[in-house]
Amino acid sequence: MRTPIIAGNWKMNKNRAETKSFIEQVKDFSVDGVEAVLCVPYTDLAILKDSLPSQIKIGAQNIHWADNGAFTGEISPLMLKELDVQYVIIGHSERREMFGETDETVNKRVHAAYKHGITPIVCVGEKLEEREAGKTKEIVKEQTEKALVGLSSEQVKQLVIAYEPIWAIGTGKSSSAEDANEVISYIRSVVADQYDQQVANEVRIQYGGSVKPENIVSFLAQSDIDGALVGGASLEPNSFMALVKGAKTNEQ
Ligand SMILES: O=C[C@H](O)COP(=O)(O)O
Repeated sequence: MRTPIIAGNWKMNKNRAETKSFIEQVKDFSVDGVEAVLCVPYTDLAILKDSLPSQIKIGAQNIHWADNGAFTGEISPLMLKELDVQYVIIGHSERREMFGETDETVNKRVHAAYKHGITPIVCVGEKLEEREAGKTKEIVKEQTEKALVGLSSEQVKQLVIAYEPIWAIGTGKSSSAEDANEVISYIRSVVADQYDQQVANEVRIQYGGSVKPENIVSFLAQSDIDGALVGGASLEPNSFMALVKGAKTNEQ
């Protein structure tokens, strides 16, 4: 049984006052049987460490592979650990497209996260033109295989993969639940080929791309979708709480 996981990705949004206000509104919220995570800008992590209720876990949006050194603008795993970060998004399409992230650097960051006991949320997904050219499976296979290079079976069992078709991010055009499930089930088969079926059965795979309280239930109702990585709809407390509750609805 895979526990559903809803991760909010605030991207580059919310100042300190807005973050404190959000926390104030979710402080009494809890749902059993669903993991809830907030992946916030670095400048908000200390606020979450000091005041986020423990039933919501703290996530970051990137991690460097070195413990420290001359890497201007990067963030060390040790720095994240100090702030009680338990999850980190790695290889988001915005980082791949705008900041030169490659499959190789994704893999290095994944290893660094595990070295320090932080669980990676590895993003994979195709661009619109790749989908239209029928290359979706080829793209997600390559991204998944390369992200996992050198990981043990136990590490992969703990991993979270987020399938995010790039054309569905922030556009209001979500994939259909059935299409997302087909790709996610394919990603699971890629993990089974690279490791084995037991590992593939345990790895959690989220869908991301215009997920909202109105459609979360339909995604989670699918056989292979274990949660969601949510951008815009995670920025508002009531919406975030509704997403987590929606994942629970499906679990029952
Ligand atoms: O990390 C989250 C995804 O990029 C999805 O963003 P979105 O929910 O705003 O479409």
